Amino acid sequence: MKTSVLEISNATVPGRIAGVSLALAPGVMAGLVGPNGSGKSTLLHVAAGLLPPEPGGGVQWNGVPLARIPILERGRRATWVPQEAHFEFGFTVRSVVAQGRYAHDDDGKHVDETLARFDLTALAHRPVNRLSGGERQRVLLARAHATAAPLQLWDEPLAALDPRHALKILLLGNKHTRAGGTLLFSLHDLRMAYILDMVVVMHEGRLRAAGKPADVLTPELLLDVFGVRAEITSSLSFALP
Ligand SMILES: Nc1ncnc2c1ncn2[C@@H]1O[C@H](COP(=O)(O)OP(=O)(O)OP(=O)(O)O)[C@@H](O)[C@H]1O
Repeated sequence: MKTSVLEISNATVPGRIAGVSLALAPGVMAGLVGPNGSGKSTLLHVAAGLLPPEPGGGVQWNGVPLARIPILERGRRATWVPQEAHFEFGFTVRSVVAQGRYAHDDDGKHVDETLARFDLTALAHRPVNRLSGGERQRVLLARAHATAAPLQLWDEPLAALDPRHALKILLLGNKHTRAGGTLLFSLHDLRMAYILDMVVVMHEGRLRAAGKPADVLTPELLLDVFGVRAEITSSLSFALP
């Protein structure tokens, strides 16, 4: 059996999440869903090593406890994208994306290619605090992409994006995981969650279910967790031209 890229065991952060255990294998694109306040952001913080769980719980990356992984090595293995793309300072778009290479001796690799991939080349010299919300979100995702870290943890990456950019980000996530990387990202669009390899459902700070979307997102669970009645209908679908 393959070692989990990410293994969270019995993680508790008082008042936020309780006794959460989760394992993600290499090559998996997983969606983290749950109502507002159910603990998705908290779980992503814990997974990224930004918030320690209470004693008795732990996080491992590739079978190694986080406490034993030096900080720069952490930066090479995993990256986290915050929910809110807010910048205090007016660094240029290019310099923020280049920060993604910090744990690689600031080697500048992938930066121009990443700017192009995220449609940011024309904005490369613009201060990040003078961008639209969706543009700022793309800058943070581009910085995460530039790290080339195998474990990508994104908090609501699609929330501010237009349909074309949202689709591009999903396709990049798919490419990353097909190449053996792992992606865990939170989202509110349950229809989108159906196309992923795995879905993880949080409810009131606890992990309610994890597995294949069709097995997990049953009408009973959707009613119980989200308070919505689900119905399968035909709907609009998009593809890049
Ligand atoms: N910094 C904090 N300090 C204390 N409690 C917090 C903090 N941030 C969030 N919480 C609480 O922890 C719980 C989980 O919040 P979290 O942000 O993880 O939820 P979420 O599922 O990401 O929500 P949303 O969908 O609204 O982004 C909520 O009850 C929230 O009020």
